[in-house]
Amino acid sequence: MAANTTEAKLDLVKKHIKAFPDFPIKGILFRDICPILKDPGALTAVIDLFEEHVRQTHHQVELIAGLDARGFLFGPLLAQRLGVGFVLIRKKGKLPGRTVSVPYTLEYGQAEVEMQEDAVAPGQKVLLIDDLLATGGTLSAACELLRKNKAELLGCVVVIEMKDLRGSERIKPATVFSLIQY
Ligand SMILES: O=P(O)(O)OC[C@H]1O[C@H](OP(=O)(O)OP(=O)(O)O)[C@H](O)[C@@H]1O
Ligand SMILES: Nc1ncnc2[nH]cnc12
Repeated sequence: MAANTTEAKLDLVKKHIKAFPDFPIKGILFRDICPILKDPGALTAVIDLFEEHVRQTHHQVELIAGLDARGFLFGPLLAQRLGVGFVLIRKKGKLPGRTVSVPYTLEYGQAEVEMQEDAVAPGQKVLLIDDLLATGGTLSAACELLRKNKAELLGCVVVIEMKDLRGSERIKPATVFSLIQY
């Protein structure tokens, strides 16, 4: 049966997040969103909850930018729901044409995010989306990328926020909305 209250939707989402100790390296408790994707009701609940937040808080949104790779799983669904476009922020070396990039560190490594130079128009109102906020390295690099591209960043949305790692501090002044907190 479809979940129809906010509480029921959050409960359904939480039930579809699995924890894997010591992945990808020892000491990391990996929060896996794959079970959400496998369950149409849980996936719909995620998009419903994001949609509700964006319509209330960022109704002026013009574009959703998603983070490689798991932000790509939720971003286009939300963008379609809101009737706006979706653009990719990829790990370096995957996008053709002229690009802009920013290096960063994350909970278990380092990388560089990149987007096409013309992906966002100057002043365009953009919302960032990813599956999870841990140290905030990934999202803060994405915020920097959008600043470099002269976008207006409205905020970030994630399914999961790992509160202890204080990622929300790192991405300030950008704000984050999360569905589930650990
Ligand atoms: O807040 P942070 O410490 O930066 O960590 C969060 C990021 O880490 C994971 O991505 P990962 O780089 O593992 O890439 P993937 O989605 O391609 O697996 C996750 O999907 C976030 O993008
Ligand atoms: N603990 C974690 N679980 C899943 N993805 C992550 N990305 C960074 N830290 C993570």
